[in-house]
Amino acid sequence: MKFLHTMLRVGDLQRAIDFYTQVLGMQLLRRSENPEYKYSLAFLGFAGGNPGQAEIELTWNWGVHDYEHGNAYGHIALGVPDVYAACEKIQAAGGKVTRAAGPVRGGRTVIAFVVDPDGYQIELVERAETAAGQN
Ligand SMILES: C[C@@H](O)C(=O)SC[C@H](NC(=O)CC[C@H](N)C(=O)O)C(=O)NCC(=O)O
Ligand code: NI
Repeated sequence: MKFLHTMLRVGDLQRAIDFYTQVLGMQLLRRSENPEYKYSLAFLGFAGGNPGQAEIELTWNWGVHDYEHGNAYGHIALGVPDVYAACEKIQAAGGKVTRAAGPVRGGRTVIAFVVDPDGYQIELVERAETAAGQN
């Protein structure tokens, strides 16, 4: 079995695509429309997406512009070689850091959290092997 994607429902598909591409640096891999069931999809990821990398599937239900996340959703994690530098780059691109870079509480791994336009938290985890050309 292989991990393919995580699906997030968003209130504005282009706003979300702009965030994941322009702020987080993902590629827009493909889009589709389903007029019968009135929704649109956008798949985004790094390095071409599946099968080598998992993807994010953004779902927009036509006419629906916001969702309640409740208290269940946690985060999606992205590996980066330098969390401090990634936070600076994200902030410079207009992104919001909700937990500053630093060692995880009670541990040593450097993490940070940013939030997407729909309020989904995204964790940045420092992993040397994710440096350019190594993923
Ligand atoms: C392409 C594949 O990865 C999908 O996830 S599409 C699956 C399809 N999605 C939707 O219908 C999205 C809109 C829906 N209103 C929602 O908000 O989830 C799906 O779930 N189909 C159900 C089925 O039984 O086919
Ligand atoms: Ni799906």
